[in-house]
Amino acid sequence: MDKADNRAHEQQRVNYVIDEINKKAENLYSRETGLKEDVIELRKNFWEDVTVNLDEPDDVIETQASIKQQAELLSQKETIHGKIEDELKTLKKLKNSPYFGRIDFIEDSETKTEQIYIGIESLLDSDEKDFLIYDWRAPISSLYYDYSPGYAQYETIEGTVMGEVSLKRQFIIRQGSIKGMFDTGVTIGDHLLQQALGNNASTSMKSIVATIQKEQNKIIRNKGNQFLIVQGVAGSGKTSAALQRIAYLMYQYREVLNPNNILLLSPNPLFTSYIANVLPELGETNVRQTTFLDYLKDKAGSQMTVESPFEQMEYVLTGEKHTDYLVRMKSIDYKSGVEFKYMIDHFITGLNTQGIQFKNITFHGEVLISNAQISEYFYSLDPQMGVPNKMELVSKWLLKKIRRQQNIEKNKDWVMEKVELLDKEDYLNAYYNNQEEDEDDSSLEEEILRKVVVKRIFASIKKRIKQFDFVHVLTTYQTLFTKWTPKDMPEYWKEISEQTAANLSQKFLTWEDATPYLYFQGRLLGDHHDRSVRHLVIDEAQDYSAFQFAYIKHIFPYTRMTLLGDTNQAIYTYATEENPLFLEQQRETEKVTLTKSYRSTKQIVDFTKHFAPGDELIEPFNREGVKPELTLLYNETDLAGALVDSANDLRKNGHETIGIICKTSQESDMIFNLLKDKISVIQINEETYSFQKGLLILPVYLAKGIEVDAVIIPDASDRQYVKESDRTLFYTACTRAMHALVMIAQDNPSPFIEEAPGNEYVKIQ
Ligand SMILES: Nc1ncnc2c1ncn2[C@@H]1O[C@H](COP(=O)(O)OP(=O)(O)OP(=O)(O)O)[C@@H](O)[C@H]1O
Repeated sequence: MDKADNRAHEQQRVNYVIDEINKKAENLYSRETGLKEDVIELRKNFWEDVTVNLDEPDDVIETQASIKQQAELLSQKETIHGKIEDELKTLKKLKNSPYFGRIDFIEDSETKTEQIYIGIESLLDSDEKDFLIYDWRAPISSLYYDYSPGYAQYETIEGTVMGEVSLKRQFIIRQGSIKGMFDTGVTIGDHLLQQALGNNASTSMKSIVATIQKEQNKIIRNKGNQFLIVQGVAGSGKTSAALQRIAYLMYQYREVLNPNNILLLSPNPLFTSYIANVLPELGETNVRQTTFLDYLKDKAGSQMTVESPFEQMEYVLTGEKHTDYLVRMKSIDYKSGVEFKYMIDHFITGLNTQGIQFKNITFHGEVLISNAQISEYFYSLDPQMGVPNKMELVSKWLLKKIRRQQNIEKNKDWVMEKVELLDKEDYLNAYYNNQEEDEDDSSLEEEILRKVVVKRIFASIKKRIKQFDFVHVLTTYQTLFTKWTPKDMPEYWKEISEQTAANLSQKFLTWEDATPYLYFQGRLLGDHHDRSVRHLVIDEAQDYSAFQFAYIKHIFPYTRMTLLGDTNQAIYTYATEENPLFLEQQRETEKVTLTKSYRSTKQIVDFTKHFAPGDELIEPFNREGVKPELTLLYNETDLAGALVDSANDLRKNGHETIGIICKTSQESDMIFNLLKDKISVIQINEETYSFQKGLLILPVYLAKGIEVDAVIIPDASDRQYVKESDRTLFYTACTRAMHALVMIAQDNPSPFIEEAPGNEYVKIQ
């Protein structure tokens, strides 16, 4: 068959598959219409089909059962309806582009070559026998990502299947028609990749399913170890691979995993919205997603203020003039390491014999149980038992006392006053509950209602006791810094202690204190391990301190984890050798390295790799562009003009999303004020929840993980990026660019730029 025949033949198959999709969709539509009518009917007649009778307690029970039955029927129909809707959505996607790949494979033990067409979802023919499309996550589909024509094998639950791939073909199908078709050799679609990467930056990340590379596939399909650590250079597809991996896990373990069992920790809210479309694009529901900050805030409770990592960063970069700067830096350094965790452990051991601060339990303004009583009871318990176990016993002891008090209060006058305020429903419920519990048939109604009142009033006290709210966690933690003397005192401990105690008395947790405090709280009151999280995916893992990572391991002891990051982009000062990504291969840990950078043009990668902080290999994907540009200014007043000119030039060259990436938010404010009356700009801050096209101004720590068509560095001088600790910031900022990088510097450029040979960039004076 020649090329044209081949294409016509493939188009015929596409048409046939689309016919089948249409038939399936029609079938589903008619089922959906029937169901919709049923649901409307059920909702309309809900109350008619329910027997409502509230005269006697028995009738109440019957009425409730009848409502429950009717509601269950409705919910069943609604669930089926929802599933059909999802299937229809998928069929709509398949109709537009049924598949993107084909491989011809002949198994060693077979004589017939199978044609495997690969798309975002499986599709069976109308007899439900043969696969017209294989899901990209099916075991056989891995052949497509892992092999070029020739010998190949793939794993199934039954074992390894070996054979030969005789053809590997890629398609671009849009609106049901083949727009491109390539037979490929070693790597998947340089063609397709070139096309995908050459486009403008998008406001939301795209799925890379059609062009997953072999080494990325290794991450996506990884099984076996508890920890998968991915070190990948900037733009190597870590985030993309992480999302594809989530989709893969959801498919592979669909019987046992639901979207709530996977938690994705991302660097900031902007990033969360940036990646929000990928899973739905693949026909999957989004999984649980949060930032580590929000996770900690949630645990710390609303009475505490938690500093964000960005605020900490801003302080580190701009706070040098503060008198407490040095102490704070020492504090950040110490509290980020696991040594501090050992110190807390040691402190807690001491608390087993003395020192825990308790609260009084009060009722109507009077102390019911004093803190001294609680303390006495706590310390009378066996010290061998461990603090959280003893807290459990204290809680039980307190609840018993409260129940006793409840009985005493029940007969007091104030209760009767409240009884009179109860409404009709309470009366009915009181009676009904009493019947159900079969507690005291002969009780007088007043007795029952009194019980209701005291039970309700004491409910909040009991709830607080169950949550161990009788312990002064914060005050106890504070004594670590005010009354306790550690065995191994770190440098500046006295000053660190004073600074910490002052913050804690304001109920303020600095970023470096937030995790240690919550670790302490968990060790004191017991950690509620979140067993519902079966897989945890951490993006930008290089930005977690050793303490934070140890804490994550502590609260998710049984969870499998995928950690992705780039040591070159470790922008926080505490990212030391103890960072999880620096860990040497350990038991239960597999490390995968990605060295190829897909985001930026060859020119940008070749330039930036000269000042990359680490010595990892960085290979550019072969996509041509223009050389980075360095504009030198000799007059400060020219900056606004230079920025406007650069932005306009970049726009003229077709770039839609241009990021003016600053070192700090202070610089970002300054540039925004400089430009806001001259050109239309969007300033992005910590509270920005969605990404949009245009001319954006943002600090580098908010640009983490995202990409733009062109980057402008407004101050690439040796005043702004000079210290070794600035290197990761500068590298991260430059590597956000897909197609163009423009640096502007007053007087002298940053020494990092000068590490690149002069022929790698264009200097404009
Ligand atoms: N296999 C692929 N096919 C198509 N595009 C890809 C592939 N791998 C990566 N890309 C593209 O490269 C760009 C960078 O990918 P991604 O953001 O996942 O990288 P990253 O390693 O997380 O980057 P960084 O650490 O710099 O934030 C994205 O535009 C992504 O779509």
